[in-house]
Amino acid sequence: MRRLPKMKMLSIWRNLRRGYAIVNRMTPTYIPLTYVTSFIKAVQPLTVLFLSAQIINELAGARDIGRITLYAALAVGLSFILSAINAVASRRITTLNSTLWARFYFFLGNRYMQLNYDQVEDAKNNEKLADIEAKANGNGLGILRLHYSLPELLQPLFELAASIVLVIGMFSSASSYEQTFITSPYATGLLVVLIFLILPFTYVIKNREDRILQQVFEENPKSNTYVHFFNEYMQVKNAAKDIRLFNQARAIEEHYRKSVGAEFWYRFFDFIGRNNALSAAIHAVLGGCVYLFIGLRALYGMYPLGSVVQYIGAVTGVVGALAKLVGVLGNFITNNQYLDLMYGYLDLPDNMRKSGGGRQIPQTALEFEFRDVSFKYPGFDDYAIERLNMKINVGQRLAVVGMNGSGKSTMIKLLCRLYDPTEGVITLNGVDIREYDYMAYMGVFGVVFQDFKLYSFSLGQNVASSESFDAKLAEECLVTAGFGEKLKDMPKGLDTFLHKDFSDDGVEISGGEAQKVALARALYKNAPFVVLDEPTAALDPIAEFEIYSRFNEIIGDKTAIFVSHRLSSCRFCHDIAVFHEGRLIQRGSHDELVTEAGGKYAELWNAQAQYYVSA
Ligand SMILES: Nc1ncnc2c1ncn2[C@@H]1O[C@H](COP(=O)(O)OP(=O)(O)OP(=O)(O)O)[C@@H](O)[C@H]1O
Repeated sequence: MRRLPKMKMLSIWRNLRRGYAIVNRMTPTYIPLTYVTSFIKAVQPLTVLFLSAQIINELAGARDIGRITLYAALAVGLSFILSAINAVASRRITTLNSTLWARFYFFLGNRYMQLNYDQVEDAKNNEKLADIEAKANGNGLGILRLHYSLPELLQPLFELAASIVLVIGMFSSASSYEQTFITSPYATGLLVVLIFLILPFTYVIKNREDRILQQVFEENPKSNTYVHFFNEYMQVKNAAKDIRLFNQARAIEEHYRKSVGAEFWYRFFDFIGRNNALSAAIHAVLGGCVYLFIGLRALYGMYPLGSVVQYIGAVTGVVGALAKLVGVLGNFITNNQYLDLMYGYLDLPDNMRKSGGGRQIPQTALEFEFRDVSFKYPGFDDYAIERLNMKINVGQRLAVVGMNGSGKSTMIKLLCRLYDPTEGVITLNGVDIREYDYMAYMGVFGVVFQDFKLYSFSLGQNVASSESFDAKLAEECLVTAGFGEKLKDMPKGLDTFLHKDFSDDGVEISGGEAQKVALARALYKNAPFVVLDEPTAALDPIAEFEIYSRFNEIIGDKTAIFVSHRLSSCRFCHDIAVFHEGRLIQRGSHDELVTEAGGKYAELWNAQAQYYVSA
């Protein structure tokens, strides 16, 4: 057997401890219950075996009816009690197992929700997560392997201990017997050596199996990621249009067929089949040797008849338990790398949430300032924001305009601390925003992102982002956001579900209506700072006009930034910031900027205005 380096053993041990702590968190009570069931499953047959042996010995010897009755009663009584306990514990384990997948996905998803936003946007991390899920899903590797392996570890451990207890008598026979090689300690030694020779063989088989599995993954590294991606993509509602109109189904099918890697798996299972056959044959030969050895010893008068049954059962138990333990050990060794993969994901830094001196948000008026802020997206060489100096004053309505990719949304993400600047600082009332308590800082902003998401719960729950909500306030916000008329049509008012995922009478709303709900959600939060990134992009001209003409009423005394491509809608803002290639290049009122000859704003304004001027 190849010796494992000490460091690796240590890492396996640490990973196992951490893994089982996670198993315990995902499925509480599973571990103690598995101890109980594994103990019973291991010990119950051996107890019956032991008592049966006693009965046979009694029948072949003194034939004491009282003792025979006692053994029989014990066998039946113990079996009954142990089976009853096992049934109760197993029922609970089955329930836990049937919710295991949901718990596992929630565990991973919950971690995802805690990550720094930059970690979420990093493709590598998403790939890692897809890989973890796919390896768990398709191959039961990682944490799930630990979960399912627990009885495979505990049962043979108990079996081994109980079998050893039953086998001890073999070495100290009380009766007189013929002295031959078979009854000598040398024969016992030979049997023990034979048993221990089988173990490395079992380990080697297991190891080869795992190496081939590893090879399959290496030769087809993106297989799981592809399968995972396409599984999701095929069923995502907002991909359905593209799939149909661009006939993506055929391309997906081709990708799918290639990435599933059926030929690799064929090779793997072919190998496993042959391995299993070889392993079964070797164990059968060993079993034959055990029968022969104990049978001959009984013939030479070394063991009474009943003990033959007991010893054969016990030696077979020892061999079986050891082989299973070697298999589980092999499992743990292979599985270690998938645990590493999982821990790599779990240990991604979420330092933003934990950062900061815990400083509380000032209750006074809020004033933000970008001081020489530059930012590069992780893994990219170009600056998305470069040397930005910008103040946002209390009560201000600031419009941010600029061409696609000029850095407007990135500036918003930096302001909301979804990312930290690469260089420079952003301050709130003169203090670096990183010094504020992260969650409290998140509370400062009511935001409608360009790519906002609503979820398939009730309208009221969407607006409140919570299970329970203040109905009056939710309604007010929806009316303010221009959703009032639509609300009247909703069959169950605020309790109407969006989409049909969870409710048959759920409703579908248009993109513009969804944007209004998202705006209502930002207003419901009642945060002192409102950020609207393209808040009216999906609205019809009348709804847009309504929003802008009532903008002051909607925003009230809050500070507001809004990003827009429609320059006409910025006119009501007395302050407009123009971004270009990651820089703030102009700032002022519409009247000032539009007359700035050769300025970007005038260029954008004129380009847009010409479409509205009749020829
Ligand atoms: N997650 C990201 N990872 C890497 N680069 C990004 C990411 N998001 C944006 N960028 C890049 O940063 C630059 C600024 O993008 P940003 O989204 O801030 O522009 P924008 O002005 O909001 O554009 P639009 O008007 O199209 O919404 C672009 O060059 C874009 O390619």
